[in-house]
Amino acid sequence: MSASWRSGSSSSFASSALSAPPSLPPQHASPVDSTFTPTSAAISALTADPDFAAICLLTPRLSRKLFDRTPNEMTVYLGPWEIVGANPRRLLWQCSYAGEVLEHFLPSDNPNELFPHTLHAQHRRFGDPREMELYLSFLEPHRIRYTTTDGIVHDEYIEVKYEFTTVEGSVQLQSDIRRRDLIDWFDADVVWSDTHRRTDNYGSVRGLGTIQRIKLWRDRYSTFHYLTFYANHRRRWKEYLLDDFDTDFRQRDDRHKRVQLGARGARRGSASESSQGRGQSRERRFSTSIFSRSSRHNNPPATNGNTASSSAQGALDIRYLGIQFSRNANIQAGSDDTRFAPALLRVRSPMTSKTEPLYEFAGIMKTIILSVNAGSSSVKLSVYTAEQGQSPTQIAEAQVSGLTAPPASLKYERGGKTVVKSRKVDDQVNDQRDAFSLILNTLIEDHDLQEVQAKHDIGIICHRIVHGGDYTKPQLISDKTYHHLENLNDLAPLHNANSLPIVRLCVQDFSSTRNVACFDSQFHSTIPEHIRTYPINQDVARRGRLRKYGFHGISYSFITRATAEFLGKNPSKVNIIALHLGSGASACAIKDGKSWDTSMGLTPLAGLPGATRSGSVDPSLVFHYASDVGKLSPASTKDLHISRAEEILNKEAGWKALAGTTDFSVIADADPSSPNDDDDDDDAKQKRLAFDLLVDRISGFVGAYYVSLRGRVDALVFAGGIGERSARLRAAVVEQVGCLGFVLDERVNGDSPEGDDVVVAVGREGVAPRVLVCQTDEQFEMARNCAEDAEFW
Ligand SMILES: Nc1ncnc2c1ncn2[C@@H]1O[C@H](COP(=O)(O)OP(=O)(O)O)[C@@H](O)[C@H]1O
Ligand SMILES: CC(=O)OP(=O)(O)O
Ligand SMILES: [Mg+2]
Repeated sequence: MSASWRSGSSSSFASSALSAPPSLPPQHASPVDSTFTPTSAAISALTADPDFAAICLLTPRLSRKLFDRTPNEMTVYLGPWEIVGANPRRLLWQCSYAGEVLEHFLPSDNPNELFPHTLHAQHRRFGDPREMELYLSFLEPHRIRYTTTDGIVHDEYIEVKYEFTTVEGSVQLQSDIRRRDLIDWFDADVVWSDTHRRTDNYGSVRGLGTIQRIKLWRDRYSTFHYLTFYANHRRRWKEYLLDDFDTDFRQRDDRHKRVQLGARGARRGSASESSQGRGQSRERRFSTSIFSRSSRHNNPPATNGNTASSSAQGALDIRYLGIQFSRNANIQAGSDDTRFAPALLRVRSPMTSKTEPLYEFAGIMKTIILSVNAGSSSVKLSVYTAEQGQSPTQIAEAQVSGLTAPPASLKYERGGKTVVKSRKVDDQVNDQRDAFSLILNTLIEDHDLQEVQAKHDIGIICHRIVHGGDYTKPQLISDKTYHHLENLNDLAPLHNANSLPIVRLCVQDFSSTRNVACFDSQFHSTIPEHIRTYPINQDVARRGRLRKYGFHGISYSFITRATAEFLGKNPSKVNIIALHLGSGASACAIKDGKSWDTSMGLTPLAGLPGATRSGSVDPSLVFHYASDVGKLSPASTKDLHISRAEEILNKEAGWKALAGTTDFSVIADADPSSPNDDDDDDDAKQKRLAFDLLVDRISGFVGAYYVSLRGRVDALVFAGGIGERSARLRAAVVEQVGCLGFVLDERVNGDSPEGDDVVVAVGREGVAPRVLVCQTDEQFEMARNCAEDAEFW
């Protein structure tokens, strides 16, 4: 049977498609695109045109499924449609010949339950994304009855796929069968929510829906707007009423290509939240918006809408919906053609091509970030509220310190106020992981910390990982990165082993949270080759990845920015000698804002001595120490594979070995000039020795780095627990390096900085180079890194 043209104007069908522009070039008599359905397409519809009745085309190849039990393959042209009846509702297509009718039985009488499906533009990379609407399908089988004057030729459930000649026709049909006008669409790579992670545990993209064409509808009888997409992992359609999302407007930055809708009603099944009224929605976590109607469409939604709101299935079963848009290779950077690039977020109507945006995406992605800093003697944890791309705001901080100098104690502050001053927690805490769990429970149990009432309130946890090997930027933790980090344990067994159990706990227990690893070593990836190379066999070095890595980099990164700001210089122009002096201590030469050299090396053992670390010693010292130091330590476990030598130099040395304490304030505050008896005298001498030794080693690095930076040094910066709090140590160091031009102001140096000033000058005014104290904040630096990187949202 061959196709023929037929005048639609004589049709008795009340086709709304007749309003489409009257042009149907002859080439449309052939299939629009025969590559559309590689498998089992049934119907290709070249839609209605007022002058020529639309044609329905069943090409031999495409029609096979429909007619595979008939001897005759045929081409059928579809004409205008009308929707008739109830129970069942039918889409009635007029065909080319008198008596020829195609009936598409709609599976539901409720128009809102019908979801016409269009593929994502990526499915046809080189086509026009708008033209994807020409190909329409339904994801479940529908009954199709095809009747000619010979009677019923076909009556079966099949996968229905239409092909249209015009996008307008397709849009019209979709709108008619849903009784909601399709007003726009957005190609998204991933749609996720607080209950559906964007990636699975293996780092594969998963989410609620992937590679989706999200459609935006306006109810015909109200001004309600809906968003639909197919949740492909659940095999269900989702429809959300836009008004269930907050409507704060904020112009998004186009670069981010992501939006997050914050649900403003209560999450279903959550008793504590369902008691909150809508009026309180502004205070809610994730109170974000995405859609805002532009000025042409800003009439408020009708409150007397009929079925609209009730039909928005599952609107409140989530707290937020995140949408990550596709990059569209067809759009040139700087182009203002936003029609087909939802990623660019100012979306003009693809149908009308109006110059004014029909809808604009807007929204602030807000979340809670937890920053975990597991150091050698403490676990510090800070809580932030964060907006994507903005500096985070701290709302609470807690720390368990004294892990190497019991009793361990807990300190907790919320909103700048002390909640727990110093509580002994020895009975609950043995290691960094216990300390983390204790802090987390403290946060969750604090009812006044409203932002963190449960684990799922936390969007991102960033973990300080001391050794990051060759990583030069923070990493989202997937199974793959986690195993990679485990392998790095060999390079820094004593450090990474403290953080990884916390990471593991978070990955297991926080199903809706993204875990990010921030590395102490990443800041030092800029150290030049001649400085980072060890003079050993280079094949062995390469194979074993044996080189200087450097640590405390998160702190140095913070110090660099804070110092540059204090000095009023561009961060990429500052030269600093920075000292991070805590339980682990290091020095860093920062040239043009980048790490040039640092005192720690392959592991954090090299360089300065620390609370329990020797710092650099003659490497052959270990062979003289004892005969069995090369063997595994009794403390060695499956996770912590350390030799006795490593254990001695890392855990039994430093000022603990010299002065019997890991608390440097005891050493710095000891006064050797007033001993009470001989024992005290000895003790004081040992403390003095520890103090002098540290001052000497620090001064050595300052001198070396001063030369390495060719004397172009803007400031000497003290940071870390000791650097920030021990005026005595600062005075002694600056005195020893005074020949380089550093001069202290004794009066200012006496008041260790506390409070809001991140950087304070303790050097004499007017003297260059400056001497500064920086209250470094590794947790903030990590949170900032995560907040700014769209990848982690
Ligand atoms: N007032 C003080 N004077 C000297 N040292 C101090 C003072 N207060 C704290 N410290 C020392 O700071 C060190 C902890 O520094 P910090 O950077 O917080 O540690 P961590 O290495 O665990 O991150 C401890 O050795 C502690 O004794
Ligand atoms: C790298 C290092 O020594 O870290 P910390 O000072 O936190 O122990
Ligand atoms: Mg530290």
